Order: sequence, then C-alpha cells, then structure tokens
Amino acid sequence: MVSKMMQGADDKIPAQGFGGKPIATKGMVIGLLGGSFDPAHEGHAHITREALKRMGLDRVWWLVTPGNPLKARQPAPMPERLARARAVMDDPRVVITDLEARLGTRATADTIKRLRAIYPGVHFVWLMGADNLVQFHRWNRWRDILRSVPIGVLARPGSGVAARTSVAARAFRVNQVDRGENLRGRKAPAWCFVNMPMNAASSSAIRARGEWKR
Ligand SMILES: Nc1ncnc2c1ncn2[C@@H]1O[C@H](COP(=O)(O)OP(=O)(O)OP(=O)(O)O)[C@@H](O)[C@H]1O
Ligand SMILES: O=C(O)c1ccc[n+]([C@@H]2O[C@H](COP(=O)([O-])O)[C@@H](O)[C@H]2O)c1
Repeated sequence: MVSKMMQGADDKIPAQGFGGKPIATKGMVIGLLGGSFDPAHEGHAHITREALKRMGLDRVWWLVTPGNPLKARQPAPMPERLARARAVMDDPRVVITDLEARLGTRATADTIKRLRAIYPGVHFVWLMGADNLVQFHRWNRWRDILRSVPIGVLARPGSGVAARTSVAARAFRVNQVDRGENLRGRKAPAWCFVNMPMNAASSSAIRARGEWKR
C-alpha cells in the first residue's frame, strides 16, 4: 500500500529526476524553448518571461540542443553553452537542461514524443521565436509537432509578416487561438502569435562581434 508520504512523492515525475532529467509535477504546464543558445542572450530571457506571463505556463525548460538538425555549423561545447545560459537566465521557474543530449534526440518531434512518455500528466507547450515559424515546414515531421503540443510563437524583429504568411501558419490557420495568448488547457493543434515589445538580440550578432567563441 502506498503511504501518504509516498503519494505526495508520486506526483513528481520522474520520481528522482533520474539521469539529470528535471522533475515536474503532474498537471504542470511546461514551456519548452529549444535552441542552440550559442550563446544565450537577453532575447531568450525576454521571450521566456513573456511566455511565462502571457501563456499560463508554470515553468519553462530551455532545451540546449546538441545540434540543430538544419544547421551545419557545430555549436560551442555543451558545458559552455549551459553555463552561459544559466548566467543569463537565473529564475526559479526556468530550468536550463541538456535533456536532448541525455535522451539522444535531435529532432524536436522525437524529443516531444519522448517527453510526453516520460512525463505523463504534464502538459508541454513548444515555444519559438517568429523566425522559426517562417521555416517550420522544413523541420522533421512538423505537422506531428503541431498536432502533439500547443505552440507559442513570440514576435521577433523582422520576422512578423513572414511568420504570419508562412507555410505552417497558413496550413494551421484555423487552429490559431483567436483570443488571447493563454495556452493553458488548450489541446493541440493550437498555436498563438504573441505580439509584444521585442528584443533585437541574436546569437549570430554576438558571434559576429567576436564576443563568443566561433
Ligand atoms: N531576440 C529574440 N526574439 C524572439 N525570439 C528569439 C530571439 N532570440 C532567439 N529567439 C528564439 O529563441 C530560440 C532559440 O534561438 P537561438 O538559440 O537560435 O538564438 P538566435 O539568436 O536565433 O541564434 P542565431 O542568431 O545563431 O540564429 C528560437 O526559437 C529563436 O527564434
Ligand atoms: O526537428 C527539426 O527538424 C528541427 C529543425 C530545426 C530546428 N529545430 C529545433 O528548433 C530549436 C531552435 O533551434 P535554433 O538553432 O534556431 O536555436 C532547437 O530546439 C532545434 O533543435 C528542430
């Protein structure tokens, strides 16, 4: 028989955060911000705070990718990207993790599938900047992603029009949340476009200025 104390612990999954995987509580709504974070910057922190505030999220996990499947360039070593990300985003609601390296996944569709299996009862929301919606139809099994989790798209300078008229936006137009930006309780397919004061920071600009290893 499960004791009262154990019942409390059972709400937390995975039970002991095994293998460095973060612990979540059943019923939580967790935003996933995947990225190269090469390096992390104020733009990432800005969209994370906005997503937490506007979308009804309990947590955001930054998934520092072992390597974007569409980018030929190898990013800086994982420990350095993790350390920089933790310095940029120091908030108890945000977990910086190398989960994809631990799971052995690269394609977002695979990562989401694995996370939903490992964390039953947890609701995931995929987050991305508007520039990623523009080329989202080039991602592996992009329609499966849209059908498996709600997606929050955050405005980024220069990408608004292209994002709104992108292949993915047009294909899933009827699933765009028409009122507000709150994705809590939404069932996929559902996505929102968050118009907000924008931050122009980018990793490539930081690298171009020689402020980060290339
Ligand atoms: N300033 C920003 N405004 C809105 N979204 C952003 C911003 N910077 C990054 N993002 C989003 O954060 C996620 C991770 O971005 P990434 O780590 O690739 O940074 P980046 O600045 O876009 O890098 P790069 O310049 O090398 O392409 C992506 O979904 C991206 O769209
Ligand atoms: O799954 C894919 O095919 C895919 C293609 C391009 C990008 N992604 C993911 O999108 C996220 C943003 O990548 P980036 O390099 O723009 O920061 C990151 O988690 C990548 O793994 C995923």
